[in-house]
Amino acid sequence: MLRIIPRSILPGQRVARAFAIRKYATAKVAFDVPLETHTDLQQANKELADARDNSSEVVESGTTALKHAYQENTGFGTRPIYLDMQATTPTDPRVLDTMLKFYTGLYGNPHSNTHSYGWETNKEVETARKHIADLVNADIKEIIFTSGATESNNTALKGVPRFYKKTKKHIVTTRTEHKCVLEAARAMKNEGFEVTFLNVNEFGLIDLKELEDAIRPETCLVSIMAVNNEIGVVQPLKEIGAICKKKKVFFHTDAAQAYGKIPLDVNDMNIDLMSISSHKIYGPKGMGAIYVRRRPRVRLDPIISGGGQERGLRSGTLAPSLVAGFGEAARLMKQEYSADTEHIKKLSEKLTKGLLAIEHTSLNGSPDHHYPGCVNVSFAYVEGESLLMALRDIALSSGSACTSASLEPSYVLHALGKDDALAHSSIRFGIGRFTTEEEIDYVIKAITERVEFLRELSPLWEMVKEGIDLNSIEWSGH
Ligand SMILES: Cc1ncc(COP(=O)(O)O)c(C=O)c1O
Ligand code: FES
Repeated sequence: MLRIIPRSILPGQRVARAFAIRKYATAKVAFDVPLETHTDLQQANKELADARDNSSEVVESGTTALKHAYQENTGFGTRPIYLDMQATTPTDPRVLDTMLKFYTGLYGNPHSNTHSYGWETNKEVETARKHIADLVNADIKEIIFTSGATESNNTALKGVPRFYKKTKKHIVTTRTEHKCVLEAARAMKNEGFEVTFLNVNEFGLIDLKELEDAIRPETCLVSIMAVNNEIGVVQPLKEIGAICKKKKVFFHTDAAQAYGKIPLDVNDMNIDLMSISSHKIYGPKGMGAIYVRRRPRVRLDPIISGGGQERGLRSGTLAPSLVAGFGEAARLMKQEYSADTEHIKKLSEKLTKGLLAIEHTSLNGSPDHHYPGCVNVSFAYVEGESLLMALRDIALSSGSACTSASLEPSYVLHALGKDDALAHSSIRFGIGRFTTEEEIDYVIKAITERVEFLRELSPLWEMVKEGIDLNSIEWSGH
């Protein structure tokens, strides 16, 4: 029966048509008979899924969700071990489970308040909001959904200063923020605001005294990230919050890499705004939130104008499947917190110990203020890019921005005072809920062997082994 469905129609239509065809085939009114209720659609979907699994034609086209979920080969060879958790995390299957019903029966617009389609979706949206708020001790009314931490950071960095611009035209942030904060701050500079970029010490930590001195009567916002995405350093949020409270300025933190992974309490830490991303906590991509304090109220100019959804702070119809997936991901972060933390810490310690056992390696960031799921190591006398090439069986990212077109080494490592060579030879390892001990064992062994191999090819390494101090050499040219 499936074979008579044209391939060009969309999956949703396919479901509807398959159902209609089956139900009304004898009456020969196949395509124009509407479905009665969404329960019918769900039933039809189930039947179609069952049929699909038995149909070689559809399996070949590779459209089933499960086929993608367990796909081993996406056309780029055998997939490597995934250790790039700061870039994104795999979707937890329980999250996907929560999301699926929004692509079938629960299709109502959550903002429709005149019928049950709207109410039933809205109920799910509010449940998700509660899970997200709970994790940081916020009120549900303080969570505004966005498309991700980039949008949340833009909302904070642009929205707050624009609202208070008549009297307050100064922003404080740091040099090691994510690009979206740095770029948003730069955009505000172009709008006539002043921005102070705080330095960090060799461990990546800000100096609290320097922060206090940087705040002026016309400062409206301090934006300091919670966990750094390159080196995993955790800033002293509670102390920063106390300073901001004392100085009466709003405190925004980019918690994309921290939310659900370290203890965060917006009240205890006096955080006024917080950016959160769903895809860093095993939720769907393209989804996030911004926490905006209500008491005392933080005012901001929305960066998106429209129908006034999300308390007028972020217009546009929500994507309920993404919202619900995000909510479930947050609920799971709370439920699994102890298990995740213990697991990640154990693997992180093993990996760090294994990598630092290689000579001339060093850990970047602060050993004492550190999220263990992000391990950044410099391998002296090895070019980072060559190492990444030699490690194609492991999905990693060099700490440097060299993956971008700029070919510049990491600005974060530079801010820590690392020289270009060391910044270029750094690699970030991201460990998460689904990383296994076997994977870590493999990675330690592979890196040890390949660093040794690459160093054997390096003339610098030869000189180091001969005891020549490389700093004493005057290089010509370059
Ligand atoms: C610290 C930090 N901020 C912001 C972002 C951007 O998040 P999103 O991908 O949700 O826009 C990321 C993700 O790379 C991040 O690591
Ligand atoms: S690590 Fe890529 S250019 Fe140095």
